[in-house]
Amino acid sequence: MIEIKIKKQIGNFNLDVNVKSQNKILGILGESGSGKTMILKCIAGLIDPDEGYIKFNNEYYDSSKSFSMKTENRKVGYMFQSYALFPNMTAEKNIYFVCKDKKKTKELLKKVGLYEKKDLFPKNLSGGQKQRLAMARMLSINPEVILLDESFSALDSVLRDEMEKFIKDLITNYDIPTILVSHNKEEVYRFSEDVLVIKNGHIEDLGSKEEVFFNPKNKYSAKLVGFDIFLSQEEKKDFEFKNKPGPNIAIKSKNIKLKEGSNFIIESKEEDLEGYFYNVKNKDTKKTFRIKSNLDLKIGFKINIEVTNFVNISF
Ligand SMILES: Nc1ncnc2c1ncn2[C@@H]1O[C@H](COP(=O)(O)OP(=O)(O)OP(=O)(O)O)[C@@H](O)[C@H]1O
Repeated sequence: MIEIKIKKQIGNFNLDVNVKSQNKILGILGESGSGKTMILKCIAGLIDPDEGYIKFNNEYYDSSKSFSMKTENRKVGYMFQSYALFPNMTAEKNIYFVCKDKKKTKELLKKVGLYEKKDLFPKNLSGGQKQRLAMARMLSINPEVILLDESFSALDSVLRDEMEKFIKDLITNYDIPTILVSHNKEEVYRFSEDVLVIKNGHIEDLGSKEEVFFNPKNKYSAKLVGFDIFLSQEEKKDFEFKNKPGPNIAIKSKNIKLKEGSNFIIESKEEDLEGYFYNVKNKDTKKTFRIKSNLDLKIGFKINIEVTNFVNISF
């Protein structure tokens, strides 16, 4: 269980969140500057909240306790994108320096598959090995909570998938509440159980990952989880639907079918790896829409658009 109730004003930015997640892994999504890192920094004690508390499992932190506790005394495992390993220490020393426990250092090196590399310095480890070392060092303090801030962004996509799985298994195995911040929605979906969406320091959406990804509450949230076409009551005119839509809807491009017809005209097109982006104009309203399709159609071609799946949202 993760509970975060904090308020913090820095300059003009006002963070005010009240989150309860029954699960162990919470993903945070939000556009750049929305306050994701600030939440993690408040938990880690790098920023002092103005008011509030945090609760992980049965550990209850409030302003009079953990918020006033020195950062180095908190049991928070914070993994930065850069891993922040000590460059002048071997892999083994990186862990031992933090936990001062030889047996635990050995155990963790084995656990993350780095025992053979224990005498190497971080500069001689690969990206994935560095990340596993950072993870082992983080676990060596017996953290009450783990914070992953864009922790997989520096890895190539193959290694990223492998490390995500490795770290998720480890976290599940150690049973530690974890908060993941990432710009990558697929990563948030794969990793998290619950998802928080924040905008400008405030909650926009919160729920299980299925709720947020498949039934987002609003346009902001829908955009972040991959919906890219938004139609109001008026704009829906001339689109064809498999089921009856509500007044405002969000659609993913992949859930649109272009077919012969005369309601829309293709005005321009761009090609990318997965297909084409078309700007299509409604013949009556003259409104244009950007539609993705893998059909190769000519500019000036007249079409109809069928929506095979959508969600009703408010905007
Ligand atoms: N020390 C500070 N003084 C003034 N404003 C700050 C300070 N630290 C952060 N902010 C502002 O608070 C807001 C939230 O910052 P934060 O780093 O949490 O965003 P973020 O969602 O993590 O963004 P990104 O995805 O780009 O990393 C930003 O508008 C930022 O400029």
